[in-house]
Amino acid sequence: MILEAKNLTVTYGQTTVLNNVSFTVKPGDYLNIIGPNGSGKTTLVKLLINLIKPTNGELTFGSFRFGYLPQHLKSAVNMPATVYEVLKYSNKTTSTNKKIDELLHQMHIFEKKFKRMNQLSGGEQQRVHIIRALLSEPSVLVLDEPTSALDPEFRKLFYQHIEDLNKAGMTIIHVTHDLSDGLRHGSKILELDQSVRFFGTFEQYQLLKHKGEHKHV
Ligand SMILES: Nc1ncnc2c1ncn2[C@@H]1O[C@H](COP(=O)(O)OP(=O)(O)OP(=O)(O)O)[C@@H](O)[C@H]1O
Repeated sequence: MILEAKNLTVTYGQTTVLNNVSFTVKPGDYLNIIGPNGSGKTTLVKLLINLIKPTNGELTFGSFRFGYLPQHLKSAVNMPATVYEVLKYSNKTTSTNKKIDELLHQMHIFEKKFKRMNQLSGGEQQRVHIIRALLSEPSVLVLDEPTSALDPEFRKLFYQHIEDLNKAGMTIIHVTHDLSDGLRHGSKILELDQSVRFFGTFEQYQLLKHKGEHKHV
């Protein structure tokens, strides 16, 4: 088991942001977390990466290495380090030059390898951060809408890469507004609106959507 969430509740003052949320993530799962603005998706991610504690409920983790790609990546406006330096020296694990070059090629950014981060566009910086998260070789990758600054071509490239990693065994937890991003068939869906509106497979979700109903399965 990668993680088990039991009756997670988060309240800020009088406001309940997450209410009795339960679900499990198994090794190799691709879980899409969906829901409208303000439904508690990012709050749930904060629980998963241990940034906050639940007001009530329990979150149990297996011993897996978590990687995380946030919605808004830190601005690199004043970062004088080069792309290569960021990738080579800012990871806990030592990345080989071969692996770095491979990912730079895959993300079509190899020609920027020795450019300073502050000379790159927002989308290029985001691709460097994506490569950095992949180099840490996590068993579980948590993605909080990380492609906001990417154009459609690189969005596609990114999700192809994530799908390949999932096929190779990496567990993916993906927060998204748009189910057309990333893996749909074969994935699991957790739909939130403070509480769980739906938890099950994409195929079950489609079936219920067609029937015009939602339920926890
Ligand atoms: N630190 C906080 N203090 C008080 N309220 C908060 C705090 N963080 C989040 N909230 C509130 O909790 C609710 C859920 O926020 P959250 O960011 O989890 O939603 P979301 O589903 O990720 O939304 P979006 O799709 O807009 O990113 C919102 O109404 C937000 O205003």
